[in-house]
Amino acid sequence: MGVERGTGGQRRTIKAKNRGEEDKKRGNKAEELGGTPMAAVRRIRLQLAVNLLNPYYFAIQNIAVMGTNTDSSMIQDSNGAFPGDRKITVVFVLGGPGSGKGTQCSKIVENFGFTHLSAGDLLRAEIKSGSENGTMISNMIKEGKIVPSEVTVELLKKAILESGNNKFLIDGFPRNEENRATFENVTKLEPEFILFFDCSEEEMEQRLLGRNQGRDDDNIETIRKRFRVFIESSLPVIEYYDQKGKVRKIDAMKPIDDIFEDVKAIFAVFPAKVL
Ligand SMILES: Nc1ncnc2c1ncn2[C@@H]1O[C@H](COP(=O)(O)OP(=O)(O)O)[C@@H](O)[C@H]1O
Ligand SMILES: O=c1ccn([C@@H]2O[C@H](COP(=O)(O)OP(=O)(O)O)[C@@H](O)[C@H]2O)c(=O)[nH]1
Repeated sequence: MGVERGTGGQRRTIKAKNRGEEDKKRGNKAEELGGTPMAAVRRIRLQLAVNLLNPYYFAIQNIAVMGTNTDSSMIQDSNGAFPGDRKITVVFVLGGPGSGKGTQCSKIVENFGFTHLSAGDLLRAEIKSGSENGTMISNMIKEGKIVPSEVTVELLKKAILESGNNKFLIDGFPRNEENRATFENVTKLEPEFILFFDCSEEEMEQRLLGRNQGRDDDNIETIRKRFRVFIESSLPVIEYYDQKGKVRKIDAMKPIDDIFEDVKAIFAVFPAKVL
């Protein structure tokens, strides 16, 4: 399946040639981000180094992939005690801003018992919590930029470890190749599949302008920046998984309930929640 996106009436196939551009951009990332985000990353690395001296921290962080099942992974601590023998299933939910990811995730949670982890919600909660990374995260979101992977992956890992569930919808992540590689390296988890909501920019723009959740980034200027970031950085991730046969593409232009019928057909591989 070729991953295509509608952009202002034109359809455009994002090919591997765009990857060279991506690599160049990543190379320039330090300057692009300015001093503050990188300082945050250095703080996290320093904190990690300090934590490694703490035996309890080491025990819970040392996630080991067990067994030979390639569809899902078992994660447990190095002592086998925490969080216990948990078989973790991860589905990444991707699509442009306003394509309806969050809306459909709520329905999947109700019907299939997944835990919904929205990377954007975790980042917004981190800002609200008064964390030392808060200002940096807030600035990145206002600019429609992607927060450094270390920050987002730490939040996702913590949420997975703290949850009693074993099935996760990770919504709005990974947004670039670095996100993807960092998540894989840190958690050793492979997604079962990628649910990809395909929607035109015109439709997404209308939806975002009507979302009305008081978000700093739902204004026309930031929305257009987010579309650009999605095409340049996020589509290559979807293409990467497409080449592995892991993308389940959904026509996200339809009404909400019709889309959920298509989503349900894809999730039929999982047992329905007993209501
Ligand atoms: N299929 C749809 N048709 C029309 N509006 C939708 C549809 N899906 C979601 N919406 C609305 O569009 C806005 C963005 O949806 P949301 O689920 O928050 O998108 P995302 O999580 O992808 O940014 C919300 O106000 C939501 O109610
Ligand atoms: O893994 C993530 C997820 C979100 N964001 C930031 O959070 C914003 C909002 O993302 P969210 O998924 O909440 O909303 P969407 O743009 O998909 O509607 C993005 O534009 C990014 O600035 C990020 O940096 N990394």
